[in-house]
Amino acid sequence: MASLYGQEIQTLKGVGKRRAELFRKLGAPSVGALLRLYPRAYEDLSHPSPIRTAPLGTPCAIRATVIQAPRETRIRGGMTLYKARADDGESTLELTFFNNRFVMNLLRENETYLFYGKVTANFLKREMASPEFYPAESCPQVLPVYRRTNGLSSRMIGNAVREALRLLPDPIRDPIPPMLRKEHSLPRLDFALKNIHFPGDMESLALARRRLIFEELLVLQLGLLKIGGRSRSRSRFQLQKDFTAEFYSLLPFSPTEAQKRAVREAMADLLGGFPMNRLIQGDVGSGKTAVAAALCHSAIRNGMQAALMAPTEILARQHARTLSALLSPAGIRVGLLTGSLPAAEKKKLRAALACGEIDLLIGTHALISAEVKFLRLGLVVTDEQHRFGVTQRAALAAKGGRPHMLIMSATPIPRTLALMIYGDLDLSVLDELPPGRQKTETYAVTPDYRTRVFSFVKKQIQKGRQSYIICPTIEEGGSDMASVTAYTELLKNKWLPDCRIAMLHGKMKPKEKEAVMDRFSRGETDVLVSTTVVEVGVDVPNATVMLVENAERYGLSQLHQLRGRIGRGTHASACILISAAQNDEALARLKIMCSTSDGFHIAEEDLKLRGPGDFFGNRQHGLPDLRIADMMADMGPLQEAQSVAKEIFDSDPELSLPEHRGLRAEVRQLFENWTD
Ligand SMILES: Nc1ncnc2c1ncn2[C@@H]1O[C@H](COP(=O)(O)OP(=O)(O)OP(=O)(O)O)[C@@H](O)[C@H]1O
Repeated sequence: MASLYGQEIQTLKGVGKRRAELFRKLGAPSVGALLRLYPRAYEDLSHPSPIRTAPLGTPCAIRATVIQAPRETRIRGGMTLYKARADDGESTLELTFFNNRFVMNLLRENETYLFYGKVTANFLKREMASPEFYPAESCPQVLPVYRRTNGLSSRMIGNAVREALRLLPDPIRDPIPPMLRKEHSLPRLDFALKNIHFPGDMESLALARRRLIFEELLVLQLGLLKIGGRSRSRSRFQLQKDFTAEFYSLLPFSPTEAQKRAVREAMADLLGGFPMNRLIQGDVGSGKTAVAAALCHSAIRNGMQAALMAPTEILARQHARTLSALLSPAGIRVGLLTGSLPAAEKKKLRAALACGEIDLLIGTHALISAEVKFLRLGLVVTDEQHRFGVTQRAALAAKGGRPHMLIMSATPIPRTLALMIYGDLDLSVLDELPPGRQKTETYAVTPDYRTRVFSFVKKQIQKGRQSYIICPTIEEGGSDMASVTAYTELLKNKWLPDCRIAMLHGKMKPKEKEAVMDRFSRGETDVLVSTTVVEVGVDVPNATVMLVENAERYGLSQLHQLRGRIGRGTHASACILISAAQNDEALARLKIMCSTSDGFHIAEEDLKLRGPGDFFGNRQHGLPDLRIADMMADMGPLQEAQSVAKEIFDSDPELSLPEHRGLRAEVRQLFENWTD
């Protein structure tokens, strides 16, 4: 099989230069990759309907004999129509084909065929337009339907796959070793490939699917184990002493029980001698930063360096500000590295880092650039890891010779899904909010309420509180979408003329953004009009209003993140979702937002509404695309594959034993095509 990945698609019979390009577009540059391009559905031809009772408007199969061979008719616009007629002994079916002169040779009078397509009917006749058809004797029972692209029909793909299947070596080198196949009752790869494309019957198809899903998940898990660097070798960065108590004395508040538990769990990893690989999950505002800070503090007090990678520059700055205020009294030196730092300062910072003069480096993905070198990096914290791919995390880890890894995520997802996405990880959950928080009320209103909303915002300002207003676009673009710039002008000149208004969006220079954010955090701005750049992690406890314009534009998890920017202090807060939308899905989302503030519950609802494909769009989870397994549906096989992957990895982490070479080729194949 591995050799077929090296064989270009163009070497297949019937695939010329132009078509090869189309196959490449579909993700099949090689014969091997084509065999892994599984059908997206199947047509069941095993139970043809009589013409008279065939369902209308949905595809069905009809077995009938041609009683009138195709005849050509020219119609307007240079189109040619081919009309034929078939009969099943009881009724007649009209057949039409457009611009397809080949049917003249393929459909013969008095021969019986299986036609597949949609039937339409009027009082006089029943008709099928452009059906697929196969000679009745040699017709398969189940036909594959492929995801197609312009110029490449499902049938053409099927034909190419048939050619590719002929090239399978005999005997085939199966990536799943025989013992493992036997243990899990899985068929061989050649059987699986033949039957996933051209199933003998439904049972063989099910068997083939089961094997390929298992294989895909096994390969994925092996890849993640390898990238994640989970290893049984001892850590070079075992902590000798726990400094948590000292850290707690630096905090301006008492940690919650949940925070203490998470710190304890992670600290046990750090003291235990093996590299930590832990995910901290906590709802918005649950205080994940303090947990990360506790661990960085102890690692540094044990003589190591730590790094914290944040998804946006705003957030990196905020972390730098908070952590430097917290940790510098303990003599810890904090550095901030972002893309916008002037070159000379970057250089200085890098030099200080390399000679150990900086203990904690905070930054954006600039941290993973090749020039950044640490003296003794022992702990890497990534914030909001969904936004970083697994590979970026691995790149940072590679800087330190397997440092401890801590990942913080505010998107609560079910444990099993977390395992799928992060591979083999330990999990700590912050299931408690800091004390004194007041419930945030959420209201969904139509734009007619805007004036009333502004008078509410005004009252909050009079009480000394601040507000966020989120607009979906930066500049006016002719649509009825609110834009940050136009909105800011209206607020200043008309709606809230006496208030201090500022705006924030992604097109502003980093320095400007920084200044705006700084003023807002210091309470020098009353209302911040912004795009969703404030979505993750921004922490200004004095802000009590989150007003979202065109709220229908956002997914549930995103609205929850936005709402998480308020209710972070001890004041009562309100989230106001303004939307004129009338469609059911948007209304359902707004209703859920008003009825619950539990992030775990919202994530579940989001999954239900959007489906896992969207919820875990590739960009969010940073995993390679799965070709056959389904994140939600295949939990059982996932766990099975995961435990097998662990066993294999423990005994042969490089997959270098002869029986694991096939798996190694598949891991390489899956992760090579994976653009993060
Ligand atoms: N135990 C605590 N007692 C009181 N306040 C706390 C406690 N822990 C954290 N906080 C405060 O709560 C706010 C939220 O904390 P933090 O920014 O760490 O949240 P988070 O979990 O990162 O949330 P998000 O995912 O929304 O960014 C901060 O202002 C922080 O100082």
